[in-house]
Amino acid sequence: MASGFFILPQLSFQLVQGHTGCYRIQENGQHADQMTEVVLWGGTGHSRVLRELLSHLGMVVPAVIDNREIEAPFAGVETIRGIEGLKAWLDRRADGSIKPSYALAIGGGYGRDRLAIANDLDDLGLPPITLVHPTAMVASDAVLALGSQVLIGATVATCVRVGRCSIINSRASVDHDCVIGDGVHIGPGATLCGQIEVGDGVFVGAGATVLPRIKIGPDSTVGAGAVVIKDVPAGSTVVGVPARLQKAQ
Ligand SMILES: CC(=O)SCCNC(=O)CCNC(=O)[C@H](O)C(C)(C)COP(=O)(O)OP(=O)(O)OC[C@H]1O[C@@H](n2cnc3c(N)ncnc32)[C@H](O)[C@@H]1OP(=O)(O)O
Repeated sequence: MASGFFILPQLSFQLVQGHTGCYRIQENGQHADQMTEVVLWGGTGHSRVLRELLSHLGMVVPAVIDNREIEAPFAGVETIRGIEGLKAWLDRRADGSIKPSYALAIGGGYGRDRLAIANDLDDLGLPPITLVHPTAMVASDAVLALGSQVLIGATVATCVRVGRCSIINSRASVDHDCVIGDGVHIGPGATLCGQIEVGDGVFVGAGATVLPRIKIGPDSTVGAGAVVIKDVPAGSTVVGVPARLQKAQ
């Protein structure tokens, strides 16, 4: 293992800014015992990933919320329709003073949706949870903003900043000094070399590689398997090796 990295023990993601030897979570981290219940927004594939992670961390999912009519994803877990359904469910809870935390189970290129829903849930007073899988490696000086997720086997290197509600998916690697915006999704197995800037709402597809110092403009998409060798304009889609514009803004 490279020096300066460590495998995170369970629950270490709760450690707050400035704690020696631990990566930092922006703003105020919540303490584990305040966060044993986590509602999931989104009831498809990503919710199964997060529920497995949360159960691994000793946390329970009392409810799954989705804007669409969906089949209940988990036996014994309440399925709720939309923000109004969530408000009614919160009102019905026996102890309304204790709010569950939330995690956003929305993957793909829907980063702007994640941010909009996060704003709604923040307004309801639900705290976002920042999740790091115990097998992920996060440098001691990396900063993870609230509601971000670093999933199984992913690496976040020194001096990286990961924005709010961004996902570093399974086995993705984000190398030194990268700045990842809000509502970003770095797909499974993608490799970001050093000093890359990724704008808000970007989706980097599975297995893509981005060369050092590239800037990826906001709301753009990098196709699965692409090798990005020059800057990507905002709102565009690039695919292939080397990556070329598939869709301009
Ligand atoms: C755990 C998880 O699953 S997380 C989710 C991970 N998901 C991903 O990584 C998916 C990433 N998405 C992609 O790569 C998509 O193909 C996109 C976003 C780049 C393009 O999607 P769409 O706009 O729907 O493109 P569409 O499928 O219509 O293809 C349009 C053209 O681009 C080509 N194309 C699409 N994707 C790629 C790609 N990744 N690399 C090279 N060419 C591609 C198609 O072959 C097609 O070419 P043609 O016009 O010559 O036939």
